[in-house]
Amino acid sequence: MYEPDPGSHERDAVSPEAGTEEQQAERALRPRTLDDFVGQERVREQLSLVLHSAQRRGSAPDHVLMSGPPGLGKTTLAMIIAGELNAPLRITSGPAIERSGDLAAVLSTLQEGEVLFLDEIHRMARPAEEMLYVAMEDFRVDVMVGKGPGATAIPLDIAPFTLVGATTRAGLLPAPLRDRFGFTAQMDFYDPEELERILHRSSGLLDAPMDAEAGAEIARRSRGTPRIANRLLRRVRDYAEVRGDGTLTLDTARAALDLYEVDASGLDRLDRAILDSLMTKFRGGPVGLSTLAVAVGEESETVEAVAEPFLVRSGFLARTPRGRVATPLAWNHMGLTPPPDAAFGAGVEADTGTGASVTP
Ligand SMILES: Nc1ncnc2c1ncn2[C@@H]1O[C@H](COP(=O)(O)OP(=O)(O)OP(=O)(O)O)[C@@H](O)[C@H]1O
Ligand SMILES: [Mg+2]
Repeated sequence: MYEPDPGSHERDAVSPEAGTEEQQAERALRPRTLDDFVGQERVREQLSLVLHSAQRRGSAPDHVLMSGPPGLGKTTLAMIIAGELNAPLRITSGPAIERSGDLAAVLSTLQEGEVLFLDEIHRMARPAEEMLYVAMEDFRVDVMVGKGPGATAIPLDIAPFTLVGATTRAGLLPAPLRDRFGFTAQMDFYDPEELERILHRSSGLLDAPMDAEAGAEIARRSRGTPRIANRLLRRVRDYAEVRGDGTLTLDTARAALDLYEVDASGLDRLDRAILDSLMTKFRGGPVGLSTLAVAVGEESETVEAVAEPFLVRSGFLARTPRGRVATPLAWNHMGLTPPPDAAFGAGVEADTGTGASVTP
């Protein structure tokens, strides 16, 4: 039986975000070169061209924007870019830039050719955004001196640099900012075979021998996300060390992941509770979001923002104008038989991934 944990929507095992401790663990597993970076073939090839042609010309490459969901390798790629260029890397983030002065301080101290990584770029303060446009285009910042009507802008040249921006919400970037990036890398979820390769690489680095079946099993449960794959790998490794001989086998992988309630398709307790309610209490839907949320004892926002994106993306849940509907795949996955008149999401609206559309 699903019991919500009041006050905490932590979903340790399958959350795409990294906790503070996890960031430490991740550092050790980060690939350092483009060759070590698994998957995202198109992005890798395009990026490699951008970087190496700039190197040939002896100039700083175009600014690069990386967009995509959490845990897919944006920070990793930013570091690889600096590494491939053999350039120093400066790291800051949108929330750290509250005033344009914060940005001016960073920009005016960049060295020639330096890579500036601006994480969560969509969260930067508006006035700083405008300063950034000019810096990106003309390698110049206008420093404001004085206040009010007497204020003057003093132009200051800065060293040519390469901006690498990362965002999980490209849609929130103002068009003039987006347009100033010469190259946008759109990161996609990984397929299980790519995740397996990542897992084998990580198991080597962690000195935790893993057989092929275990790798495939962990990959299947990782929701297309390298961060989740590496996290599940560490959980299975812990299990294998304490309950086994340290080798990661299919059995240890299954036992460990069952213990952490990550099922064969990567669904966790909340995901399963939602599907279960939808099927057993509402005949598979359609049912409104808020009704469904009450049925599982969670806030609507949690259901919508935390659980639904993956359920929809993997085809377990459909969002229709009349409410949420369990798909045949979901009935099958939960081992339940749909009633003969089940709706099955007829007239399903295509999910645009914006999460903004239907919330009856
Ligand atoms: N293509 C890849 N090959 C190997 N490992 C990867 C790859 N992509 C990501 N990883 C691993 O996944 C973890 C998370 O990646 P990263 O921190 O780069 O994600 P992110 O996109 O920046 O996430 P966020 O949006 O939360 O900042 C890292 O530890 C990294 O080692
Ligand atoms: Mg990151």
